[in-house]
Amino acid sequence: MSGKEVATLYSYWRSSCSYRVRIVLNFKGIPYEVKPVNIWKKDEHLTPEYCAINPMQQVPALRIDGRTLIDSISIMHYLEETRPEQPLLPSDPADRAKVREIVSVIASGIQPLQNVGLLQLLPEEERVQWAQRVINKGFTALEKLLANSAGKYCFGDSISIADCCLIPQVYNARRFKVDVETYPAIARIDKDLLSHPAFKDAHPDNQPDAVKDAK
Ligand SMILES: N[C@@H](CCC(=O)N[C@@H](CS)C(=O)NCC(=O)O)C(=O)O
Repeated sequence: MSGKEVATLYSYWRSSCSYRVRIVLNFKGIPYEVKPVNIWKKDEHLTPEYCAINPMQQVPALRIDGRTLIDSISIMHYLEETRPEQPLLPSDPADRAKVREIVSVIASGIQPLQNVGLLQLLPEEERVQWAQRVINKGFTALEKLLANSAGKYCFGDSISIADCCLIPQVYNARRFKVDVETYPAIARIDKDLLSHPAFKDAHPDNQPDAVKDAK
């Protein structure tokens, strides 16, 4: 990115995938502006222009370094590879695999199954119950994975992309009234990281009103 160019994050303030990318941008100190895309108002927000940016018609998308990227995990890896100074992956391949395992449980095993696009297909009265089932199953698996990794965070004592995925997923879990406290490792990491500046500034509640209210 040239010194003058500021990245643009197309995102919805409550989207956990957008929240992941905000954390990484903050953690790595990358300046960005937000273009709100309200995924609940598809007719107004999923314009042909936006669908050309993200053909999956989802958030987030990131304009950076003269290119546009979609998919939060691909974006995280791009930022990690192009801005390695504040690392979010361990150097050992086996350790990286362990971090990616956790990322995968969240990004493939939980989030897509409780995504609004899917929930809207279910009768309203079944949505919360379905989301709770998916999250509880995933969190039970995560607790087992986290038990094998002694340390403050998802993998040891360094913050990794696994933490950048976990905290937004915990936010979602609470919105669906999952009792996060019954998952001690997850609850502990969440408590610790909610006060970390990069995570705190990325939290949906801390987004500017202009972004939250975007019609
Ligand atoms: N694999 C994509 C998933 C993106 C995704 O599911 N985004 C959600 C919000 S967190 C969305 O746009 N949902 C609206 C829809 O699918 O209609 C990523 O990680 O960026």
